[in-house]
Amino acid sequence: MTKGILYVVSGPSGVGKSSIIKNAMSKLEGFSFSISYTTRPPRPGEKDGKDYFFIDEKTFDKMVENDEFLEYAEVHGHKYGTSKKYIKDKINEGMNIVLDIDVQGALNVVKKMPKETVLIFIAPPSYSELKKRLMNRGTEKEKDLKIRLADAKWELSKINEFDYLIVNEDLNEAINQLISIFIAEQIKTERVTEHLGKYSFFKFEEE
Ligand SMILES: Nc1nc2c(ncn2[C@@H]2O[C@H](COP(=O)(O)OP(=O)(O)O)[C@@H](O)[C@H]2O)c(=O)[nH]1
Ligand SMILES: Nc1ncnc2c1ncn2[C@@H]1O[C@H](COP(=O)(O)OP(=O)(O)O)[C@@H](O)[C@H]1O
Repeated sequence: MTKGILYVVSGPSGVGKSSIIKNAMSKLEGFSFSISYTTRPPRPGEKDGKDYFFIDEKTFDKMVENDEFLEYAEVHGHKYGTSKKYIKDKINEGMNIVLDIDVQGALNVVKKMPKETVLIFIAPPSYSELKKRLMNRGTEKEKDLKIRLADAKWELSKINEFDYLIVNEDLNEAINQLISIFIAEQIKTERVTEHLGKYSFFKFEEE
C-alpha cells in the first residue's frame, strides 16, 4: 500500500492559510484535513469536530500525558495539538493529510516524519497587508491581534526551513500553487519508484 504524504501548511495568522487549504482541498480527492485539538475558545460559526476539537486545559494536559499528540505547541497564548493516531492511521491507509499548524509544530513534524513530510510556508505580500486582513476578518480583540502580529515576525524568520513558499497576494493564484505542490509531490521519483510493482515498464520488458 502506498503511504500518504503529510502536507504541512504554516504561516502567520491572517495570511490566508484556511482559505487556501479549504479551496484547494475541495478540488482534489484523496486528501484529508487533520483537525487539531485546541484550548482556544471557538469563534462564532466554528464547529467542534469540524474546525477544531475544542477542549479544556485539563483534557489537553491529559492528552499530553498519554502521549496522544504527534506534536503540540502554545501558539498566540493557547494550546494546539495534532492527533498522533489520526495521522499514523491515515498515512498508512495511503491518505494524504493536510495540516494547518504553526511554525514550531511544522518543524517538529518534519523531525518526526522526515520522509513523509512536505513543508509549505504561506507569506503575505507585506506586513501592512497582513495587518489589514487580520483586522478585516474581525475575529480577534485588540490584544489578540497584537499578539498575532508580533508572533508573525518570528514566524517569517523561519521561511528558509520550508520546502515551498507561496506568497498569498492573489488568492486564486495561491490556491493553484498549493494544488501544484500537492500534485508534484505525489509524482516525485523517489515516491513513485517505491511503488512500481504494477507498472511493467520498470522491468524493461518488450511487450
Ligand atoms: N503546533 C500546532 N499549531 C496549530 C495546530 N492547529 C492550529 N495551529 C496553529 O495555531 C495558530 C492559530 O490558529 P487559529 O487559532 O485557528 O487562528 P488563525 O491562524 O488566526 O486562523 C495557527 O498558526 C495555526 O496554524 C496544531 O495542532 N499544532
Ligand atoms: N489573497 C487574499 N487577498 C485578500 N484577502 C485575503 C486573501 N486570502 C485570504 N484573505 C482574507 O484574509 C483573512 C484571513 O484569512 P484566513 O484564511 O482566515 O487566514 P489564516 O487561516 O492564515 O489565519 C480572511 O478574511 C480571508 O478572507
